[in-house]
Amino acid sequence: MTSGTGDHQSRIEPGMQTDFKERMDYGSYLGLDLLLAAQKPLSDAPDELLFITIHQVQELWLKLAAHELDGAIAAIRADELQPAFKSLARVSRIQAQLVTAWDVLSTMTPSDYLAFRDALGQSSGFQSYQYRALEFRLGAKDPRMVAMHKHHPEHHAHLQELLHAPSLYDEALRLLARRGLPVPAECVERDWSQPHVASEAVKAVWLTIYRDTHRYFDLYELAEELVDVEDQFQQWRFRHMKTVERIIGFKQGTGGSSGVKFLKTALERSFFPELWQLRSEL
Ligand code: HEM
Ligand SMILES: N[C@@H](CC(=O)c1ccccc1NC=O)C(=O)O
Repeated sequence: MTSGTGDHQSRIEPGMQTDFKERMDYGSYLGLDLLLAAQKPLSDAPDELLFITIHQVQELWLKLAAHELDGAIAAIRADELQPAFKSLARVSRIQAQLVTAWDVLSTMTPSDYLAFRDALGQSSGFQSYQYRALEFRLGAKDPRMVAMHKHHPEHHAHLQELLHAPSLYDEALRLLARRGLPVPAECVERDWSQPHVASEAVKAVWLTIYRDTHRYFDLYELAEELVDVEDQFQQWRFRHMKTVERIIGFKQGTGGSSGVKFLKTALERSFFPELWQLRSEL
């Protein structure tokens, strides 16, 4: 092996490690053998590898987003807004990655997909427990979506735990109450397994903040970061719905739903409704 100095061809420098035996190396640190052995197409269709890869990449990002959101929720609960801002900003950048991933998948045509769709059986995105856990953290609680995971006790228990815990928005509202703003008592202590119901009183509190941003700057910043997260989430839902329409039209989904029609209804749901409503009143 030639050394780096004076050799324009070689990219090896004198201090570079080239013998990894006995040492921690790149592949073992990252668990690459496991990671790269996990793409197992069931058919010979050339695009099945793309389909699996996109899902796995999305699930990896979902894992990191969940970790960051847990950090943000804990930080808000502890009245530490700076770390919460940092985590939430990261979450929306992760979501931007999730949104652009659809560009790659939408290169798959209907016939490319139909070549392996039957192999998927009844599996569907409904079974993505990480996606559901993210929705629960953001406050979109639905016990029926927990039941779907009853055959996976670990996932079921985790979703059950998140269902009964305050969401990111619940923690934000409790923070506003601690700051002396007139948040209704039922937003501060309630059965967290129910979704938050939009109220005029909560909208009025956010309006107070948006009308005097100097006085409430950190709460205003928190609100805008929440809006960023919901905005990105809706963009993901929209790209999913449009990609699905482009690939399977209005066919029924493998998970038993009406497909695109069902996915469109999700676009009407809001995690932080008052933050969107208040904008018409400023
Ligand atoms: C060819 C590509 C895809 C098609 C045709 C498709 C189709 C569908 C359909 C029809 C549904 C409704 C449930 C059903 O009845 O099956 C659904 C749900 C879902 N899909 Fe996909 N999907 C695709 C790609 C993806 C990707 C890449 C992800 C990312 C992980 C994903 C995640 C989800 C999730 C999380 C749901 C549940 C949504 C909810 O409950 O609101 N899908 N998908
Ligand atoms: N619901 C899709 C199938 C599907 O997309 C899917 C199947 C197995 C694993 C992940 C999937 N992706 C998300 O919905 C369909 O109806 O074609």
